[in-house]
Amino acid sequence: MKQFEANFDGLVGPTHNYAGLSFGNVASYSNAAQASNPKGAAKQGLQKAKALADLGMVQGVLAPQERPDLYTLRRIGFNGTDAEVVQKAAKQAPTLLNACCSASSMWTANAATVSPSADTRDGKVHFTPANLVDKLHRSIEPLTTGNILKATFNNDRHFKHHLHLPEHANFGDEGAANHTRLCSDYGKAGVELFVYGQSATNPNAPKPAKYPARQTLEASQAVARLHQLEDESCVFMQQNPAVIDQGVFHNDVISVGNQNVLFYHEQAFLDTEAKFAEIRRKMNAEVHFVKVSTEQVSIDDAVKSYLFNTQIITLPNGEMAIIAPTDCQENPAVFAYLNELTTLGTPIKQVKYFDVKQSMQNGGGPACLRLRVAMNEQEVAAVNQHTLMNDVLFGRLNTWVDKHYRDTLTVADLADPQLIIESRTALDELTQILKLGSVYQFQK
Ligand SMILES: NCCC[C@H](NC(=O)CCC(=O)O)C(=O)O
Repeated sequence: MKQFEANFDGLVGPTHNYAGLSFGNVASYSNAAQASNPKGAAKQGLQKAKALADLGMVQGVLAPQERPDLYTLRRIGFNGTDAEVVQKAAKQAPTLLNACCSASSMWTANAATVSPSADTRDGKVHFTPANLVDKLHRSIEPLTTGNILKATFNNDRHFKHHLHLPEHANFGDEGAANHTRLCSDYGKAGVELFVYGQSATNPNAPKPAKYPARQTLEASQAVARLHQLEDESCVFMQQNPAVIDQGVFHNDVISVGNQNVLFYHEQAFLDTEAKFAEIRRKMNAEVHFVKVSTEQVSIDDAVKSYLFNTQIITLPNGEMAIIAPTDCQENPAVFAYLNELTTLGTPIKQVKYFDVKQSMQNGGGPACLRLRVAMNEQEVAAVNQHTLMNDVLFGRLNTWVDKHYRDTLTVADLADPQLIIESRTALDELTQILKLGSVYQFQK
């Protein structure tokens, strides 16, 4: 049976904006209060997704969330009509309104952790939405994320959907951004590498001093239990707290893997050699650890260019390609490194650049924009086919964006009650295009 690794990219929502909500995420902070371009952002995302489909990859899309989130605003005491709720929040607590308007669900690497059927004891593909408790604006995503995942992977025989972990800092979970699956072949049992920022229950364990560690060891262990993974196929590895303090807020800002390749910065982890030995032993197959030294690329350049927030994909001809943001071309050290990388004799043979600047300005590169789901042919056939990218869907989604999205949006515009209507109208139509049923609160 054929095996694939599908990418499900998050559609950028109509309220995409720069509100500076993510402490520890350098781009989010430094671009706070700039005007955004929701239409441009959505189109950049669609271009990347379509290009991967055109390369012969299985490519899907995940619907965005309903924003402004009127339900959260009402839950915290703002009342009246929808327009009054938004206007009262804008006046009394603008930062709460901003949190309830973020289009952050576009970064589907944080939507969930996914374990393919080859790794799980019951032979199903398991999904656990990330609780994202570290950031208020993201902590309101998981329930709707669960609805969208169930409507996209809507077959109980093949797909098992779990509830997100308890909403407590001890279980801080950021999903696939801190999870890498290494394998010799997508359809064969692999090693699931969970990278965490800190151990919540061990006060003496190393942790960052300045910025939050968003992922805990306890959360990663809970996901591994839920997904019915064997101990012998899991590795838990700690991120280097010193790089978290330099803006590496998720592991996918400092390392990325695909099949038997782990591409990483030498400062990414703690206890690197011992953990790599454990990976080698558990893989029982050749692993290429492609190391980038500080001399080649500094942490600062890695964070600015998102060299490691690239997607490594296996093309239908078996060669690997890196999908990189154009920001990597603009950084001399990183561009020189990538030009050299394809000549080093590793499985990575080409680099393709995409302009995803609207997302980058909020700290999300190509890898943040996608959730990977390794599946066999039967599982791909069991996916909601209306969410899979092709010429027709690409055309429909572009038309839909043109019809509903604004060219420019500022934080002040979030108080505009018209945005509620625009956003709901767009999402209602989207659920019909993708045949998702009712996934949003406003549709219930
Ligand atoms: N995986 C990439 C996630 C980026 C995301 N940025 C944000 O939420 C920025 C939102 C803002 O500042 O408007 C985050 O930090 O979780």
